[in-house]
Amino acid sequence: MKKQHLVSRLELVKLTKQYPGCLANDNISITLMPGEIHALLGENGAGKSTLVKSIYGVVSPDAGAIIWDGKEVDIKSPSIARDLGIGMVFQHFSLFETLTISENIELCLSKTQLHQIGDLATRITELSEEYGLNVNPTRYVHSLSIGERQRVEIMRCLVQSVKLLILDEPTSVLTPQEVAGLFEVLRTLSEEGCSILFISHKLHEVTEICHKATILRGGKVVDTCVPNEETPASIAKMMVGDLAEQDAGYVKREGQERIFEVDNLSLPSKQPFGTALKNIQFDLKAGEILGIAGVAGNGQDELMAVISGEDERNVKNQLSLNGAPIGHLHAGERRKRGMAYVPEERLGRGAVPDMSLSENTLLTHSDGFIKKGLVDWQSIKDYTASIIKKYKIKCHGEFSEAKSLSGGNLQKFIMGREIGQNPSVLICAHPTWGVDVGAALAIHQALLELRDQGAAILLISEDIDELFLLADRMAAVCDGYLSPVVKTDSTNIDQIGQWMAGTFIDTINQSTQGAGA
Ligand SMILES: Nc1ncnc2c1ncn2[C@@H]1O[C@H](COP(=O)(O)OP(=O)(O)OP(=O)(O)O)[C@@H](O)[C@H]1O
Repeated sequence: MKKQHLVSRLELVKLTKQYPGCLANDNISITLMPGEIHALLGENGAGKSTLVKSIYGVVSPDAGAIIWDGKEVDIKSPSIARDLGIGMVFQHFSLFETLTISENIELCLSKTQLHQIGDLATRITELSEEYGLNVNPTRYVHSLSIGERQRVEIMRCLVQSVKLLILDEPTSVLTPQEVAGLFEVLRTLSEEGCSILFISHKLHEVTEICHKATILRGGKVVDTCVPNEETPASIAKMMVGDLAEQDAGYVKREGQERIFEVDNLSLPSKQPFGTALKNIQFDLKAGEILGIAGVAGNGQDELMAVISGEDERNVKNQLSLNGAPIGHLHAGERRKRGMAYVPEERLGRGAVPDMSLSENTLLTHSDGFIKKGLVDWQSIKDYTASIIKKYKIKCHGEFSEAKSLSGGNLQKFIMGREIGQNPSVLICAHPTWGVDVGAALAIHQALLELRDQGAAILLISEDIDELFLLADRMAAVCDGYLSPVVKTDSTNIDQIGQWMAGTFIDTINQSTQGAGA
Protein backbone atom coordinates (compact mmCIF):
# COMPACT_ATOMS: atom_id res chain seq x y z
CA MET A 1 0.00 0.00 0.00
CA LYS A 2 1.36 3.41 -0.91
CA LYS A 3 1.61 5.69 2.09
CA GLN A 4 2.03 9.15 0.47
CA HIS A 5 -1.71 9.81 -0.06
CA LEU A 6 -3.23 12.13 2.46
CA VAL A 7 -6.76 12.35 1.11
CA SER A 8 -8.83 9.35 1.95
CA ARG A 9 -10.40 7.41 -0.90
CA LEU A 10 -13.62 6.75 0.98
CA GLU A 11 -14.95 8.04 4.25
CA LEU A 12 -18.20 6.87 5.75
CA VAL A 13 -19.50 9.29 8.35
CA LYS A 14 -22.13 8.03 10.77
CA LEU A 15 -23.91 5.97 8.12
CA THR A 16 -27.24 4.70 9.38
CA LYS A 17 -29.81 2.38 7.84
CA GLN A 18 -33.02 1.33 9.52
CA TYR A 19 -35.10 -1.58 8.21
CA PRO A 20 -38.55 -2.17 9.68
CA GLY A 21 -37.75 -3.37 13.19
CA CYS A 22 -33.99 -3.61 12.60
CA LEU A 23 -31.26 -0.99 12.81
CA ALA A 24 -28.91 -2.65 10.28
CA ASN A 25 -26.25 0.11 10.31
CA ASP A 26 -25.94 2.36 13.33
CA ASN A 27 -23.72 5.44 12.97
CA ILE A 28 -20.96 3.61 11.10
CA SER A 29 -17.79 5.61 10.42
CA ILE A 30 -14.93 4.03 8.44
CA THR A 31 -12.03 5.55 6.47
CA LEU A 32 -10.26 3.83 3.58
CA MET A 33 -7.02 5.17 2.15
CA PRO A 34 -5.93 4.64 -1.47
CA GLY A 35 -4.33 1.21 -1.84
CA GLU A 36 -5.72 -0.04 1.45
CA ILE A 37 -7.12 -3.56 1.62
CA HIS A 38 -9.73 -3.30 4.33
CA ALA A 39 -11.67 -6.22 5.76
CA LEU A 40 -15.24 -5.81 6.91
CA LEU A 41 -15.91 -8.46 9.52
CA GLY A 42 -18.76 -9.40 11.76
CA GLU A 43 -21.09 -12.20 12.69
CA ASN A 44 -24.15 -12.97 10.60
CA GLY A 45 -26.58 -10.10 10.49
CA ALA A 46 -23.95 -7.63 11.77
CA GLY A 47 -24.74 -5.28 8.86
CA LYS A 48 -21.85 -5.84 6.42
CA SER A 49 -23.90 -6.37 3.26
CA THR A 50 -26.16 -3.43 4.06
CA LEU A 51 -23.10 -1.20 4.44
CA VAL A 52 -21.45 -2.18 1.15
CA LYS A 53 -24.79 -1.94 -0.63
CA SER A 54 -25.03 1.68 0.57
CA ILE A 55 -21.58 2.39 -0.87
CA TYR A 56 -22.53 0.76 -4.17
CA GLY A 57 -25.87 2.62 -4.42
CA VAL A 58 -28.13 -0.42 -3.98
CA VAL A 59 -29.42 0.63 -0.55
CA SER A 60 -30.08 4.22 0.38
CA PRO A 61 -28.89 5.11 3.90
CA ASP A 62 -31.26 7.08 6.17
CA ALA A 63 -28.56 9.30 7.68
CA GLY A 64 -24.85 10.00 7.51
CA ALA A 65 -22.51 10.95 4.69
CA ILE A 66 -20.28 9.28 2.12
CA ILE A 67 -17.13 11.24 1.29
CA TRP A 68 -15.37 10.15 -1.91
CA ASP A 69 -11.91 11.55 -2.71
CA GLY A 70 -12.56 14.38 -0.25
CA LYS A 71 -16.04 15.38 -1.51
CA GLU A 72 -19.45 14.41 -0.21
CA VAL A 73 -21.38 12.32 -2.74
CA ASP A 74 -24.92 11.00 -3.03
CA ILE A 75 -24.70 7.51 -4.51
CA LYS A 76 -28.26 6.91 -5.60
CA SER A 77 -27.60 3.98 -7.95
CA PRO A 78 -24.91 1.47 -8.95
CA SER A 79 -24.33 3.39 -12.18
CA ILE A 80 -23.41 6.49 -10.14
CA ALA A 81 -21.10 4.31 -8.05
CA ARG A 82 -19.46 2.91 -11.18
CA ASP A 83 -19.02 6.42 -12.64
CA LEU A 84 -17.17 7.40 -9.47
CA GLY A 85 -14.86 4.38 -9.83
CA ILE A 86 -16.51 1.97 -7.40
CA GLY A 87 -16.78 -1.63 -8.55
CA MET A 88 -18.40 -4.53 -6.75
CA VAL A 89 -18.11 -8.29 -7.19
CA PHE A 90 -21.13 -9.96 -5.61
CA GLN A 91 -21.19 -13.52 -4.27
CA HIS A 92 -23.55 -14.50 -7.05
CA PHE A 93 -22.27 -13.46 -10.40
CA SER A 94 -24.50 -11.66 -12.86
CA LEU A 95 -23.19 -12.82 -16.23
CA PHE A 96 -25.14 -13.93 -19.29
CA GLU A 97 -24.13 -17.47 -20.21
CA THR A 98 -24.90 -17.13 -23.93
CA LEU A 99 -22.78 -14.00 -24.43
CA THR A 100 -19.02 -13.70 -24.73
CA ILE A 101 -16.87 -12.13 -22.05
CA SER A 102 -16.50 -9.00 -24.13
CA GLU A 103 -20.27 -8.73 -24.74
CA ASN A 104 -20.98 -9.19 -21.04
CA ILE A 105 -18.57 -6.44 -20.08
CA GLU A 106 -19.89 -4.12 -22.77
CA LEU A 107 -23.39 -4.37 -21.29
CA CYS A 108 -22.42 -2.53 -18.12
CA LEU A 109 -20.49 0.29 -19.80
CA SER A 110 -21.95 3.65 -20.74
CA LYS A 111 -21.51 5.10 -24.24
CA THR A 112 -18.96 7.58 -22.88
CA GLN A 113 -16.97 4.80 -21.21
CA LEU A 114 -17.03 2.69 -24.39
CA HIS A 115 -15.85 5.69 -26.39
CA GLN A 116 -12.98 6.32 -23.94
CA ILE A 117 -11.92 2.66 -23.96
CA GLY A 118 -11.85 2.30 -27.76
CA ASP A 119 -11.60 -1.35 -28.81
CA LEU A 120 -12.97 -3.23 -25.79
CA ALA A 121 -11.56 -6.66 -26.70
CA THR A 122 -8.06 -5.19 -27.06
CA ARG A 123 -8.39 -3.44 -23.71
CA ILE A 124 -9.53 -6.67 -22.02
CA THR A 125 -6.54 -8.53 -23.49
CA GLU A 126 -4.14 -5.80 -22.31
CA LEU A 127 -5.55 -5.79 -18.77
CA SER A 128 -5.60 -9.57 -18.72
CA GLU A 129 -1.87 -9.65 -19.41
CA GLU A 130 -1.11 -6.80 -17.01
CA TYR A 131 -2.86 -8.50 -14.07
CA GLY A 132 -2.29 -12.14 -15.06
CA LEU A 133 -6.05 -12.73 -15.22
CA ASN A 134 -6.00 -15.03 -18.25
CA VAL A 135 -9.32 -13.73 -19.59
CA ASN A 136 -9.96 -14.25 -23.33
CA PRO A 137 -12.61 -11.72 -24.49
CA THR A 138 -14.03 -13.99 -27.20
CA ARG A 139 -14.87 -16.93 -24.93
CA TYR A 140 -18.49 -17.61 -24.06
CA VAL A 141 -19.36 -17.38 -20.39
CA HIS A 142 -21.05 -20.81 -20.34
CA SER A 143 -17.67 -22.40 -21.06
CA LEU A 144 -16.01 -20.77 -18.03
CA SER A 145 -15.34 -22.24 -14.61
CA ILE A 146 -16.49 -20.36 -11.52
CA GLY A 147 -12.98 -19.03 -10.89
CA GLU A 148 -12.83 -17.73 -14.47
CA ARG A 149 -16.25 -16.11 -14.08
CA GLN A 150 -15.05 -14.31 -11.01
CA ARG A 151 -12.09 -13.02 -13.00
CA VAL A 152 -14.54 -11.69 -15.62
CA GLU A 153 -16.38 -9.81 -12.87
CA ILE A 154 -13.08 -8.36 -11.69
CA MET A 155 -12.20 -7.50 -15.29
CA ARG A 156 -15.54 -5.71 -15.59
CA CYS A 157 -14.42 -3.47 -12.73
CA LEU A 158 -10.89 -3.02 -14.13
CA VAL A 159 -12.02 -1.77 -17.54
CA GLN A 160 -13.90 0.94 -15.67
CA SER A 161 -10.64 2.03 -13.99
CA VAL A 162 -11.97 1.15 -10.60
CA LYS A 163 -10.57 3.04 -7.58
CA LEU A 164 -12.44 1.01 -4.98
CA LEU A 165 -13.17 -2.67 -5.44
CA ILE A 166 -15.72 -4.27 -3.11
CA LEU A 167 -15.60 -8.06 -2.82
CA ASP A 168 -18.30 -9.99 -0.97
CA GLU A 169 -16.84 -13.30 0.25
CA PRO A 170 -14.74 -13.69 -2.88
CA THR A 171 -12.89 -16.89 -1.99
CA SER A 172 -15.75 -19.19 -1.03
CA VAL A 173 -16.08 -20.39 -4.64
CA LEU A 174 -12.41 -20.86 -5.48
CA THR A 175 -9.89 -23.70 -5.36
CA PRO A 176 -6.86 -23.08 -3.11
CA GLN A 177 -4.77 -22.41 -6.22
CA GLU A 178 -7.33 -19.85 -7.46
CA VAL A 179 -7.38 -18.11 -4.08
CA ALA A 180 -3.61 -17.60 -4.37
CA GLY A 181 -4.11 -16.15 -7.89
CA LEU A 182 -6.84 -13.80 -6.68
CA PHE A 183 -4.65 -12.52 -3.84
CA GLU A 184 -1.87 -11.75 -6.35
CA VAL A 185 -4.31 -9.63 -8.37
CA LEU A 186 -5.52 -7.83 -5.24
CA ARG A 187 -1.96 -7.10 -4.13
CA THR A 188 -1.12 -5.64 -7.57
CA LEU A 189 -4.25 -3.49 -7.52
CA SER A 190 -3.39 -2.28 -4.05
CA GLU A 191 0.18 -1.41 -5.11
CA GLU A 192 -1.35 0.72 -7.87
CA GLY A 193 -3.49 2.62 -5.39
CA CYS A 194 -6.83 0.84 -5.77
CA SER A 195 -8.58 0.45 -2.42
CA ILE A 196 -10.26 -2.85 -1.66
CA LEU A 197 -13.10 -3.57 0.74
CA PHE A 198 -13.24 -7.26 1.50
CA ILE A 199 -16.07 -9.08 3.30
CA SER A 200 -14.98 -12.47 4.56
CA HIS A 201 -15.65 -15.04 7.24
CA LYS A 202 -12.32 -16.76 6.53
CA LEU A 203 -10.12 -15.12 9.10
CA HIS A 204 -6.81 -16.67 8.06
CA GLU A 205 -7.28 -14.97 4.67
CA VAL A 206 -7.95 -11.67 6.38
CA THR A 207 -4.72 -11.91 8.39
CA GLU A 208 -2.87 -12.82 5.19
CA ILE A 209 -3.99 -10.06 2.86
CA CYS A 210 -5.74 -7.18 4.63
CA HIS A 211 -4.04 -4.03 5.97
CA LYS A 212 -6.88 -3.05 8.28
CA ALA A 213 -10.11 -4.53 9.54
CA THR A 214 -13.31 -3.09 10.94
CA ILE A 215 -15.48 -5.34 13.06
CA LEU A 216 -19.24 -4.81 13.15
CA ARG A 217 -21.63 -6.18 15.71
CA GLY A 218 -25.36 -5.45 15.84
CA GLY A 219 -24.95 -2.76 13.15
CA LYS A 220 -22.24 -0.86 15.07
CA VAL A 221 -18.46 -0.64 14.74
CA VAL A 222 -17.16 -2.46 17.81
CA ASP A 223 -13.46 -2.72 17.00
CA THR A 224 -10.75 -2.11 14.43
CA CYS A 225 -7.41 -3.87 14.07
CA VAL A 226 -4.35 -4.46 11.94
CA PRO A 227 -4.97 -8.08 10.91
CA ASN A 228 -1.35 -9.18 10.52
CA GLU A 229 -0.77 -8.25 14.16
CA GLU A 230 -3.64 -10.57 15.16
CA THR A 231 -4.45 -14.27 14.86
CA PRO A 232 -7.65 -15.72 13.42
CA ALA A 233 -8.62 -16.64 17.00
CA SER A 234 -8.10 -13.13 18.38
CA ILE A 235 -10.14 -11.62 15.52
CA ALA A 236 -12.88 -14.19 16.09
CA LYS A 237 -12.98 -13.05 19.71
CA MET A 238 -13.49 -9.43 18.62
CA MET A 239 -16.34 -10.58 16.39
CA VAL A 240 -18.32 -12.92 18.58
CA GLY A 241 -16.76 -12.71 22.03
CA ASP A 242 -15.16 -15.74 23.65
CA LEU A 243 -15.84 -18.97 21.83
CA ALA A 244 -16.36 -21.62 24.45
CA GLU A 245 -14.73 -24.20 22.23
CA GLN A 246 -12.46 -24.09 19.23
CA ASP A 247 -12.98 -25.89 15.98
CA ALA A 248 -9.99 -28.19 15.76
CA GLY A 249 -8.95 -31.77 15.31
CA TYR A 250 -12.26 -33.62 15.51
CA VAL A 251 -12.02 -37.38 15.81
CA LYS A 252 -12.36 -39.23 12.50
CA ARG A 253 -14.71 -42.21 12.44
CA GLU A 254 -14.90 -45.39 10.45
CA GLY A 255 -18.40 -45.89 8.99
CA GLN A 256 -20.50 -48.89 9.93
CA GLU A 257 -23.01 -50.55 7.58
CA ARG A 258 -23.66 -49.10 4.14
CA ILE A 259 -26.90 -47.10 4.19
CA PHE A 260 -26.98 -45.29 0.90
CA GLU A 261 -25.46 -46.10 -2.46
CA VAL A 262 -25.00 -44.41 -5.81
CA ASP A 263 -24.20 -47.05 -8.42
CA ASN A 264 -22.62 -46.18 -11.75
CA LEU A 265 -24.81 -43.13 -12.27
CA SER A 266 -24.51 -41.42 -15.66
CA LEU A 267 -27.04 -38.78 -16.62
CA PRO A 268 -27.03 -35.94 -19.13
CA SER A 269 -27.73 -32.51 -17.66
CA LYS A 270 -31.23 -31.09 -17.97
CA GLN A 271 -29.84 -27.55 -18.19
CA PRO A 272 -28.32 -26.23 -21.46
CA PHE A 273 -25.00 -25.40 -19.78
CA GLY A 274 -25.14 -27.90 -16.96
CA THR A 275 -22.76 -30.77 -16.30
CA ALA A 276 -23.52 -34.38 -17.20
CA LEU A 277 -22.86 -36.92 -14.45
CA LYS A 278 -20.44 -39.62 -15.54
CA ASN A 279 -20.19 -43.04 -13.88
CA ILE A 280 -20.64 -41.71 -10.36
CA GLN A 281 -20.13 -44.38 -7.76
CA PHE A 282 -19.94 -44.08 -3.99
CA ASP A 283 -21.61 -45.18 -0.80
CA LEU A 284 -22.49 -43.57 2.51
CA LYS A 285 -22.06 -45.48 5.72
CA ALA A 286 -23.79 -45.11 9.06
CA GLY A 287 -21.80 -42.94 11.43
CA GLU A 288 -19.61 -41.37 8.79
CA ILE A 289 -19.23 -38.12 6.86
CA LEU A 290 -18.21 -38.35 3.21
CA GLY A 291 -16.92 -35.03 1.88
CA ILE A 292 -17.00 -34.15 -1.81
CA ALA A 293 -14.79 -31.24 -2.79
CA GLY A 294 -15.07 -29.36 -6.05
CA VAL A 295 -15.39 -25.97 -7.62
CA ALA A 296 -19.05 -25.07 -8.15
CA GLY A 297 -20.46 -26.04 -11.53
CA ASN A 298 -18.74 -29.42 -11.80
CA GLY A 299 -21.84 -31.54 -11.32
CA GLN A 300 -22.57 -30.94 -7.64
CA ASP A 301 -25.99 -29.36 -8.32
CA GLU A 302 -26.93 -32.13 -10.73
CA LEU A 303 -25.86 -34.84 -8.27
CA MET A 304 -27.77 -33.18 -5.44
CA ALA A 305 -30.91 -32.87 -7.62
CA VAL A 306 -30.82 -36.57 -8.56
CA ILE A 307 -30.28 -37.72 -4.98
CA SER A 308 -33.00 -35.48 -3.54
CA GLY A 309 -35.52 -36.36 -6.24
CA GLU A 310 -35.80 -32.77 -7.44
CA ASP A 311 -34.58 -34.15 -10.77
CA GLU A 312 -37.50 -36.50 -11.39
CA ARG A 313 -35.90 -38.72 -14.03
CA ASN A 314 -36.15 -42.38 -13.11
CA VAL A 315 -32.78 -43.73 -11.93
CA LYS A 316 -34.41 -46.52 -9.94
CA ASN A 317 -31.50 -48.92 -9.59
CA GLN A 318 -28.74 -46.36 -9.43
CA LEU A 319 -29.79 -45.08 -5.99
CA SER A 320 -30.50 -47.28 -3.04
CA LEU A 321 -31.34 -46.69 0.59
CA ASN A 322 -30.90 -49.54 3.07
CA GLY A 323 -30.55 -51.94 0.15
CA ALA A 324 -33.82 -50.93 -1.58
CA PRO A 325 -33.93 -48.92 -4.83
CA ILE A 326 -35.21 -45.35 -4.35
CA GLY A 327 -34.24 -43.67 -7.63
CA HIS A 328 -37.84 -43.89 -8.87
CA LEU A 329 -39.42 -42.31 -5.78
CA HIS A 330 -40.44 -38.68 -5.60
CA ALA A 331 -38.72 -36.27 -3.22
CA GLY A 332 -41.38 -36.43 -0.48
CA GLU A 333 -41.25 -40.23 -0.43
CA ARG A 334 -37.47 -40.16 -0.01
CA ARG A 335 -37.83 -37.71 2.88
CA LYS A 336 -40.35 -40.03 4.54
CA ARG A 337 -37.72 -42.79 4.43
CA GLY A 338 -35.31 -40.69 6.45
CA MET A 339 -33.45 -38.50 4.00
CA ALA A 340 -32.92 -34.76 4.49
CA TYR A 341 -31.26 -32.12 2.33
CA VAL A 342 -29.63 -28.73 2.53
CA PRO A 343 -29.32 -27.40 -1.02
CA GLU A 344 -26.73 -24.87 -2.08
CA GLU A 345 -29.21 -22.17 -3.03
CA ARG A 346 -30.82 -21.10 0.21
CA LEU A 347 -33.37 -18.59 -1.12
CA GLY A 348 -35.58 -20.38 -3.63
CA ARG A 349 -34.51 -23.99 -3.04
CA GLY A 350 -33.72 -24.14 0.68
CA ALA A 351 -36.51 -21.76 1.64
CA VAL A 352 -39.37 -19.92 -0.04
CA PRO A 353 -38.47 -16.21 0.28
CA ASP A 354 -42.01 -14.87 0.87
CA MET A 355 -43.00 -17.52 3.40
CA SER A 356 -42.41 -17.24 7.12
CA LEU A 357 -39.87 -19.47 8.87
CA SER A 358 -42.75 -21.53 10.33
CA GLU A 359 -44.29 -22.06 6.91
CA ASN A 360 -40.90 -23.02 5.55
CA THR A 361 -40.57 -25.57 8.35
CA LEU A 362 -43.92 -27.10 7.40
CA LEU A 363 -42.74 -27.56 3.80
CA THR A 364 -40.07 -30.09 4.70
CA HIS A 365 -41.65 -31.61 7.82
CA SER A 366 -45.17 -32.04 6.54
CA ASP A 367 -45.65 -35.49 8.06
CA GLY A 368 -44.70 -34.66 11.58
CA PHE A 369 -46.91 -31.58 11.78
CA ILE A 370 -50.11 -32.74 10.13
CA LYS A 371 -52.45 -34.50 12.51
CA LYS A 372 -55.77 -35.97 11.37
CA GLY A 373 -55.50 -33.94 8.17
CA LEU A 374 -55.01 -30.65 10.03
CA VAL A 375 -51.86 -28.55 10.31
CA ASP A 376 -50.67 -28.36 13.91
CA TRP A 377 -49.47 -24.73 13.82
CA GLN A 378 -48.64 -24.54 17.50
CA SER A 379 -46.15 -27.43 17.22
CA ILE A 380 -44.63 -25.92 14.08
CA LYS A 381 -44.16 -22.58 15.83
CA ASP A 382 -42.63 -24.24 18.89
CA TYR A 383 -40.26 -26.28 16.75
CA THR A 384 -39.27 -23.25 14.65
CA ALA A 385 -38.73 -21.19 17.80
CA SER A 386 -36.47 -23.94 19.16
CA ILE A 387 -34.29 -23.82 16.01
CA ILE A 388 -34.08 -20.03 16.26
CA LYS A 389 -32.96 -20.36 19.88
CA LYS A 390 -30.53 -23.23 19.40
CA TYR A 391 -28.71 -21.65 16.46
CA LYS A 392 -29.05 -18.06 17.77
CA ILE A 393 -30.74 -16.95 14.55
CA LYS A 394 -31.19 -13.19 14.33
CA CYS A 395 -34.77 -12.49 13.26
CA HIS A 396 -37.97 -11.12 14.73
CA GLY A 397 -39.43 -14.55 15.32
CA GLU A 398 -40.86 -17.63 13.66
CA PHE A 399 -43.23 -15.40 11.66
CA SER A 400 -40.32 -13.53 9.95
CA GLU A 401 -40.24 -13.95 6.20
CA ALA A 402 -37.26 -15.99 5.00
CA LYS A 403 -36.14 -13.19 2.70
CA SER A 404 -35.77 -10.72 5.59
CA LEU A 405 -32.97 -12.78 7.19
CA SER A 406 -29.32 -12.07 6.42
CA GLY A 407 -27.67 -14.77 4.28
CA GLY A 408 -25.84 -16.45 7.16
CA ASN A 409 -28.87 -16.45 9.45
CA LEU A 410 -31.02 -18.09 6.79
CA GLN A 411 -28.32 -20.71 6.29
CA LYS A 412 -28.36 -21.44 10.03
CA PHE A 413 -32.14 -21.82 9.93
CA ILE A 414 -32.09 -24.28 7.02
CA MET A 415 -29.31 -26.37 8.58
CA GLY A 416 -31.13 -26.42 11.92
CA ARG A 417 -34.44 -27.36 10.31
CA GLU A 418 -32.92 -30.34 8.47
CA ILE A 419 -30.64 -31.62 11.26
CA GLY A 420 -33.58 -31.36 13.66
CA GLN A 421 -35.40 -34.11 11.73
CA ASN A 422 -32.76 -36.62 12.87
CA PRO A 423 -32.41 -38.00 9.36
CA SER A 424 -30.64 -41.31 8.72
CA VAL A 425 -29.08 -39.75 5.60
CA LEU A 426 -28.30 -36.05 5.37
CA ILE A 427 -27.14 -34.61 2.07
CA CYS A 428 -25.89 -31.08 2.46
CA ALA A 429 -24.18 -28.56 0.26
CA HIS A 430 -22.04 -25.79 1.76
CA PRO A 431 -23.36 -26.14 5.31
CA THR A 432 -21.62 -23.03 6.62
CA TRP A 433 -21.63 -20.87 3.52
CA GLY A 434 -21.61 -17.25 4.67
CA VAL A 435 -21.95 -18.30 8.30
CA ASP A 436 -19.82 -16.57 10.96
CA VAL A 437 -17.21 -18.40 13.04
CA GLY A 438 -19.40 -18.89 16.10
CA ALA A 439 -22.32 -20.25 14.11
CA ALA A 440 -20.03 -22.40 11.95
CA LEU A 441 -18.76 -24.03 15.13
CA ALA A 442 -22.33 -24.76 16.24
CA ILE A 443 -23.19 -26.24 12.83
CA HIS A 444 -20.03 -28.37 12.78
CA GLN A 445 -20.84 -29.76 16.19
CA ALA A 446 -24.44 -30.47 15.24
CA LEU A 447 -23.24 -32.37 12.15
CA LEU A 448 -20.75 -34.41 14.16
CA GLU A 449 -23.39 -35.17 16.78
CA LEU A 450 -25.71 -36.41 14.03
CA ARG A 451 -22.89 -38.55 12.62
CA ASP A 452 -22.12 -40.00 16.04
CA GLN A 453 -25.78 -40.92 16.46
CA GLY A 454 -25.36 -43.12 13.38
CA ALA A 455 -26.47 -40.93 10.47
CA ALA A 456 -24.71 -41.08 7.13
CA ILE A 457 -23.77 -37.61 5.90
CA LEU A 458 -22.76 -36.41 2.47
CA LEU A 459 -21.05 -33.04 2.63
CA ILE A 460 -20.61 -31.22 -0.67
CA SER A 461 -18.49 -28.14 -0.26
CA GLU A 462 -16.06 -25.76 -1.91
CA ASP A 463 -14.48 -25.05 1.44
CA ILE A 464 -11.60 -27.48 1.45
CA ASP A 465 -10.51 -26.64 5.01
CA GLU A 466 -13.97 -27.44 6.30
CA LEU A 467 -14.00 -30.76 4.45
CA PHE A 468 -10.68 -31.74 5.99
CA LEU A 469 -12.02 -30.75 9.39
CA LEU A 470 -15.27 -32.72 9.20
CA ALA A 471 -15.09 -35.48 6.60
CA ASP A 472 -14.02 -39.02 7.46
CA ARG A 473 -13.58 -39.93 3.80
CA MET A 474 -13.12 -37.59 0.88
CA ALA A 475 -13.35 -37.32 -2.90
CA ALA A 476 -13.55 -34.51 -5.47
CA VAL A 477 -15.76 -33.85 -8.49
CA CYS A 478 -14.62 -32.36 -11.75
CA ASP A 479 -16.60 -32.11 -14.98
CA GLY A 480 -19.19 -34.59 -13.70
CA TYR A 481 -16.62 -37.27 -12.76
CA LEU A 482 -15.99 -38.38 -9.19
CA SER A 483 -12.42 -39.03 -8.12
CA PRO A 484 -11.45 -42.06 -6.03
CA VAL A 485 -12.81 -41.93 -2.47
CA VAL A 486 -10.04 -41.96 0.15
CA LYS A 487 -9.76 -41.70 3.91
CA THR A 488 -9.22 -38.06 4.90
CA ASP A 489 -6.28 -39.06 7.07
CA SER A 490 -4.52 -40.56 4.08
CA THR A 491 -4.74 -37.56 1.72
CA ASN A 492 -3.80 -33.86 1.74
CA ILE A 493 -4.97 -30.49 0.44
CA ASP A 494 -2.61 -30.66 -2.53
CA GLN A 495 -3.97 -33.96 -3.78
CA ILE A 496 -7.60 -32.93 -3.35
CA GLY A 497 -6.81 -29.56 -4.99
CA GLN A 498 -5.40 -31.42 -8.00
CA TRP A 499 -8.40 -33.74 -8.18
CA MET A 500 -10.64 -30.63 -8.10
CA ALA A 501 -8.76 -29.54 -11.22
CA GLY A 502 -9.46 -32.94 -12.87
CA THR A 503 -6.08 -34.70 -12.79
CA PHE A 504 -7.76 -38.05 -12.07
CA ILE A 505 -10.05 -38.03 -15.13
CA ASP A 506 -7.60 -39.53 -17.63
CA THR A 507 -6.91 -42.44 -15.32
CA ILE A 508 -10.65 -43.09 -14.90
CA ASN A 509 -11.24 -42.93 -18.67
CA GLN A 510 -8.31 -45.25 -19.38
CA SER A 511 -9.51 -47.79 -16.87
CA THR A 512 -13.08 -47.66 -18.28
CA GLN A 513 -11.76 -48.08 -21.84
CA GLY A 514 -9.47 -50.84 -20.67
CA ALA A 515 -12.39 -52.59 -19.04
CA GLY A 516 -14.46 -52.28 -22.22
CA ALA A 517 -11.65 -53.57 -24.50
N1 LIG B 1 -34.79 -6.05 3.35
C1 LIG B 1 -34.70 -6.22 4.67
N2 LIG B 1 -35.77 -6.09 5.49
C2 LIG B 1 -35.67 -6.25 6.83
N3 LIG B 1 -34.51 -6.53 7.48
C3 LIG B 1 -33.41 -6.67 6.72
C4 LIG B 1 -33.44 -6.54 5.28
N4 LIG B 1 -32.18 -6.73 4.81
C5 LIG B 1 -31.39 -6.99 5.89
N5 LIG B 1 -32.14 -6.94 7.03
C6 LIG B 1 -31.64 -7.16 8.39
O1 LIG B 1 -30.55 -6.29 8.60
C7 LIG B 1 -29.56 -6.93 9.41
C8 LIG B 1 -28.21 -6.82 8.73
O2 LIG B 1 -28.23 -7.63 7.57
P1 LIG B 1 -26.96 -7.76 6.60
O3 LIG B 1 -27.42 -8.60 5.43
O4 LIG B 1 -26.41 -6.42 6.33
O5 LIG B 1 -25.96 -8.61 7.53
P2 LIG B 1 -24.54 -9.24 7.19
O6 LIG B 1 -23.58 -8.76 8.21
O7 LIG B 1 -24.20 -9.00 5.76
O8 LIG B 1 -24.85 -10.79 7.46
P3 LIG B 1 -24.28 -12.13 6.74
O9 LIG B 1 -22.88 -12.33 7.20
O10 LIG B 1 -25.20 -13.19 7.27
O11 LIG B 1 -24.43 -11.93 5.24
C9 LIG B 1 -30.03 -8.37 9.61
O12 LIG B 1 -30.58 -8.49 10.91
C10 LIG B 1 -31.10 -8.57 8.56
O13 LIG B 1 -32.12 -9.47 9.02
